[in-house]
Amino acid sequence: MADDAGTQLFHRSMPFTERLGIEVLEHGPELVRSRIAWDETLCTLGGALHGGVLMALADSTAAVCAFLNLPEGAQATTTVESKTNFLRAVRSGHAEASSRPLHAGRSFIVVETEVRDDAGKLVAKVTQTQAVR
Ligand SMILES: CC(C)(COP(=O)(O)OP(=O)(O)OC[C@H]1O[C@@H](n2cnc3c(N)ncnc32)[C@H](O)[C@@H]1OP(=O)(O)O)[C@@H](O)C(=O)NCCC(=O)NCCSC(=O)Cc1ccccc1
Repeated sequence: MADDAGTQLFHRSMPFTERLGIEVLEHGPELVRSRIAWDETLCTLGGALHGGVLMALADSTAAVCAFLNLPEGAQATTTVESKTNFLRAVRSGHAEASSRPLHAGRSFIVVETEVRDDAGKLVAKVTQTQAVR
């Protein structure tokens, strides 16, 4: 089910996500879920969703997760490190990202994101570090 408030939050704070057609399914400090529909204009040669699209999906979802875990007095985060394993190609349907906080500190927030296909198979695993600002 769509989370309209979450989708508006994504599109307002990260206009790139509206351009890509990212839709939010759920947002809260413990879990943020979003997805993107496969589209041939988002693919690399051979019809697989481009790795950069999967990274953008994961980064945006993790950014909101980090934002919802900001310590008192902080206003924003910015990604300073991101590691991705691409484990399976997405050639139809959707890619769905689930972001969870691994560590929420005063200086850094680390978020882990799993990207899965419509069959629930793991497509990518992303771990990123966000600096608290
Ligand atoms: C194929 C492989 C690389 C290796 O597979 P393994 O690790 O050895 O795992 P496993 O053997 O378990 O097979 C798993 C599934 O894969 C399938 N399969 C296996 N071998 C082949 C084969 N030779 N040919 C075809 N398919 C093959 C196999 O049928 C199986 O599916 P099934 O269970 O039968 O339904 C896999 O990890 C993969 O597709 N990763 C995603 C890559 C991707 O989409 N990257 C993004 C786009 S690139 C980009 O945009 C650049 C960029 C990046 C970043 C930023 C900017 C630009």
